[in-house]
Amino acid sequence: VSPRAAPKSWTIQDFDFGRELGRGRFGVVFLAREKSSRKILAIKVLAKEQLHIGGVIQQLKREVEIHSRIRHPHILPLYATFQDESKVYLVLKYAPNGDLFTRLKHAQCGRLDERTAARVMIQLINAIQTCHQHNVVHRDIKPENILLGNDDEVLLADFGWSAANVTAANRRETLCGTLDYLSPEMLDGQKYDASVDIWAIGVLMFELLVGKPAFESNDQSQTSELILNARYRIPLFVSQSAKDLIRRFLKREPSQRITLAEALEHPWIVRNNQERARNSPSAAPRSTN
Ligand SMILES: CC(=O)N[C@H]1CCN(c2c(Cl)cnc3[nH]c(-c4cn(C)nc4C)nc23)C1
Repeated sequence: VSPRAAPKSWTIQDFDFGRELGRGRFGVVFLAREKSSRKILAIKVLAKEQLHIGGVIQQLKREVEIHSRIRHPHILPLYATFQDESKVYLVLKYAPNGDLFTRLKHAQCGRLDERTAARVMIQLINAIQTCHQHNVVHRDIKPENILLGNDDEVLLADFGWSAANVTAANRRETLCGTLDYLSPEMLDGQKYDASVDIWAIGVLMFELLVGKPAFESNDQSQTSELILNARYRIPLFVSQSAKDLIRRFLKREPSQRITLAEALEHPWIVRNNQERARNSPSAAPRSTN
């Protein structure tokens, strides 16, 4: 067996760059094609000058180290990084079906049906569970950071790179990025742990089913007030089972929140993912008791 080749270090000459996919404070994400393999990719280009000014070099190094170590079917792979004198380049998988925020915006009445939402949720919960097993808190779960691959599989992007996060211009963004997904303890400036991701998953589930975030209001101080008091209203068209799970995610007290393992056992998740198995031809013949 040939010795493991040292990972090749890429340069921009190895790629043809295409359209801009998204842009943020620290850089831009381009569609790109690796010349020899003709593989389509997304390349996040970060300006060193901006990273330095933002004092986020160390954080970016840590996140890149973690992201390249975690492999999961529902986490967007980071294939490689390289740099030149002024830029850092992150070579990422290209998600052909865009992000969940755009998908939601264009969906019927801006929201998903419960089965589709449950299929998104189960993939996201599995991805976040893997992050937590690697002691990584994502910290920035929101529809903009959830990409869609072929046949709409979920690909979680932007690992808590709140520093290097990419938010395209037409995204919902307030002064410092949307507050909608911040947990009470983060807003309160208290120490926080992985359960901030469980809170954010609850806000996301609400948004998938309702079409807007749970604590949305027309000004940030009002949003903060609602979050700090965990005050939200779930519309009547949401099923009892879904309501129950949202309530278990959005507990003000972090230790009271449902765990990801328990969430995967919740009837709303199980029922909405079981149906698919039951209908698919490959489903095991049901035992007759
Ligand atoms: C948080 C974040 O990274 N946001 C965006 C920027 C581009 N980026 C992408 C990344 Cl990092 C990877 N793949 C993507 N695919 C797309 C996309 C595809 N369509 C049809 N439209 C879009 C947009 N975007 C990406 C995700």
